[in-house]
Amino acid sequence: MRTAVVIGTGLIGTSVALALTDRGVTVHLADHDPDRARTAAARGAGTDAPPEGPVDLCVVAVPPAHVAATLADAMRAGTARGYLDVASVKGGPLRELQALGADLSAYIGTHPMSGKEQSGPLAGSGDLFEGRPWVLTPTRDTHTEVLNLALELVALCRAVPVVMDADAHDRAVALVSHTPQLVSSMVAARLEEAEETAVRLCGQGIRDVTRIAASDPRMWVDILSANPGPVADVLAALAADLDETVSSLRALQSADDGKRREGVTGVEDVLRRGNTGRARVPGKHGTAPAAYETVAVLISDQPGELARIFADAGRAGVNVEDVRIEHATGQQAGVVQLMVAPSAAPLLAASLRERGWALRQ
Ligand SMILES: NC(=O)C1=CN([C@@H]2O[C@H](COP(=O)(O)OP(=O)(O)OC[C@H]3O[C@@H](n4cnc5c(N)ncnc54)[C@H](O)[C@@H]3O)[C@@H](O)[C@H]2O)C=CC1
Ligand SMILES: O=C(O)C(=O)Cc1ccc(O)cc1
Repeated sequence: MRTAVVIGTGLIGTSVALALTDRGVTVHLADHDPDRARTAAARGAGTDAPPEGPVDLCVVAVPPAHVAATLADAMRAGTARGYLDVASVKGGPLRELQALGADLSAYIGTHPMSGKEQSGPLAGSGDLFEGRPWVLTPTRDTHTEVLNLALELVALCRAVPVVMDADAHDRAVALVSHTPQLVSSMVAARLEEAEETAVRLCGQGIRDVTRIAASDPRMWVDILSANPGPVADVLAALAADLDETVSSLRALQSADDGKRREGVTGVEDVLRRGNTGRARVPGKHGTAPAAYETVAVLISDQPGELARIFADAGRAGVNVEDVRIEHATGQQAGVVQLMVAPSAAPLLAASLRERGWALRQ
């Protein structure tokens, strides 16, 4: 692929354009808000001048409700050899495109399973998709050349291609992305009117659970409006678990021993099922869940501390597989959790201690 057009230069469009430009593809940027295309161009994502002739690939990265019309317009203008979108839902845009009478052989629906709670061109980054799944939903009509262009795009973004049927994709993302967004928002909404004294106690658990509650509501209304049935199905199952857990907790308040035992069993059941589900969440790069060991190091909130700790881990010859940072409320300090292969943990701990770091058990 030598040339591409990216329509919609927000978080995802700009990230795709940055990755492609970085790998030598000439990228033309377009957005219905020209300021956004200009901002993406200023970040080195390509040029906001239109191409002189048809390009190899047209990437549509606009909100789901506008995907089909934007694709149909681009196809009518003869923009490219192949067309794809990156919307978070796949069944709706495909059916709308069909209804618009578009040539489906030149199109493939795709969805990078990677994002952020921020939107807009300033939030984009060329490494956003590295090691993450990128779903491709070819239909029987999709031309092989177009599938190959999409596979090339995924490879250039260093993502991992996953081929799925559009409706199966929508059911899957209802479970792993759309329902978690709503649940995160609902937990965070409990804080809206909470006492300041309670909010000050927020620790890492609630930070993890509410991270995506900071997402753009307009974008999510668009996504949920395009996938309401599958999301409602998952939420209904969750509501049944909620009802049962409420009953178990009420039973725990009872004076009756038998009822309290039932309550314990109910609460334990949901927590254990949670352990089982969590153990199925894939590790980095979509591999089997990794059993890393954590080395927790105390750091002070000073410039260069993180760089120093990574450099010291490197000197010990240990590969840091993942990292988490816990900030201590109201203190200029925190804990860095370095996740490493179990065989490397004792070496890393000893080496960091030797270099003066304080480790937390
Ligand atoms: N935000 C996320 O984490 C992820 C989003 N997606 C999908 O990527 C697509 C883009 O999302 P973001 O980049 O997050 O949104 P964004 O809000 O950062 O960017 C969307 C851009 O599209 C432009 N736009 C809107 N309507 C347009 C139209 N008719 N013609 C041209 N430009 C138009 C907007 O001006 C904006 O710059 C959506 O379909 C979304 O479902 C996919 C994976 C992750
Ligand atoms: O950051 C996360 O945890 C996400 O799950 C982000 C995300 C949001 C929307 C998508 O369509 C895909 C991924």
